[in-house]
Amino acid sequence: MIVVEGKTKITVPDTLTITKKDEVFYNPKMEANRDISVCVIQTFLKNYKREEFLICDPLGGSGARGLRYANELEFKNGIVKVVINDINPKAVKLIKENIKLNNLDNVEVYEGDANVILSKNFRMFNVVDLDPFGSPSPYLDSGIRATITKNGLLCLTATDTAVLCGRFKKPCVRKYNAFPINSKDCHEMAIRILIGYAIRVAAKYDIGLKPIFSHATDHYVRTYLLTQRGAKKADEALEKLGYVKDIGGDKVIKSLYEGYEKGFGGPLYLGEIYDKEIVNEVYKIAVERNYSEKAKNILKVLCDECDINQLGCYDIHEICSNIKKSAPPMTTIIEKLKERGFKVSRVHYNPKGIKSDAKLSDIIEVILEATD
Ligand SMILES: C[S@@+](CC[C@H](N)C(=O)[O-])C[C@H]1O[C@@H](n2cnc3c(N)ncnc32)[C@H](O)[C@@H]1O
Repeated sequence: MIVVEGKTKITVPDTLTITKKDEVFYNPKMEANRDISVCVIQTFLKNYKREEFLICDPLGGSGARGLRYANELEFKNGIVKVVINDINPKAVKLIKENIKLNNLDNVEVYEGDANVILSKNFRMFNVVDLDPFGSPSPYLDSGIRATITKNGLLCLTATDTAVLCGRFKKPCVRKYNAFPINSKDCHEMAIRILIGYAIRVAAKYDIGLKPIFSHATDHYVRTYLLTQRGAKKADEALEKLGYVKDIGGDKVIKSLYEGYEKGFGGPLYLGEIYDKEIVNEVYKIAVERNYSEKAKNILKVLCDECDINQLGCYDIHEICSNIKKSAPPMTTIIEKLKERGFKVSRVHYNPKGIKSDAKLSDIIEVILEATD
């Protein structure tokens, strides 16, 4: 069967279970993820001066992601070239068919292990996009080595959110060398654990990583990390790591260099996980291209959310349950906080969550007033 995403046609297997058992993997629910990916990478091409912009999609599946990059990225001053790879021969066959279906001449296809193709291409790609089953950790070292060291982009998807969100502790230590946090905003903490781990892996190569865009949607988290060359940049990135303890929605923070203390989660990234300008531009591109409603909805909330630099969010239902009050409408809480001069936004990953520069005590005051 043929599906259409953005401007790209993709032949996918007629029957899909969305598990590893499928002949070739394609998940229609990830369309919004791919829409956003095209828009984030598009922001890089506006001021890019060289003639060739190289992208590697080493875990390609049906090729949906890489093909969309090859077909939909607009680059007036040069060409975008995409390398797509998969270990599954049936996937490689389908990717080749999909290249023909879209009349593309800017895609190369390979069959083999992702780590092999990445390792063979040292500092080659402007963008490396790791979109595996589960955790990207097994491909991180080679992914970082295959990315250019200055203003390269490492895109990471992790679908092992149960691990990152604290349902299972041991695999989180194994895959990310970090303790998870099982809080109401664990999806943001999951993004931060993933970024924190990537920063530690990159640091040994004297590369700093700076998050420019992140989101947690459905069963996955996704982040985009800019490469910055040099030991100083790597040190600066490490300085933004630390440990966090959640106490009923409030956060206690310790720096990486203070060391671990029992009951804390981490190491994880404590800095901003978005670049505001890029988030706004990504939204603009998604609207211009009329990409999926789901992508536009995520991006719309993110535009507000990234204006507030709060670690995690306040879960209004959790706070109400702690103070034994029934939860007032979210709109009432938001209005009342704004009336008091606080910044406030909904969060894209939790319908009961808000981000604000208000303290927990201010939020409680507003809830009490609204429930009087
Ligand atoms: C989640 S799917 C990729 C989905 C795809 N990026 C998309 O957006 O539709 C993961 C893919 O990785 C492939 N894969 C698994 N292990 C691999 C390895 N070691 N090297 C290369 N490909 C691998 C699988 O065959 C599968 O097609």
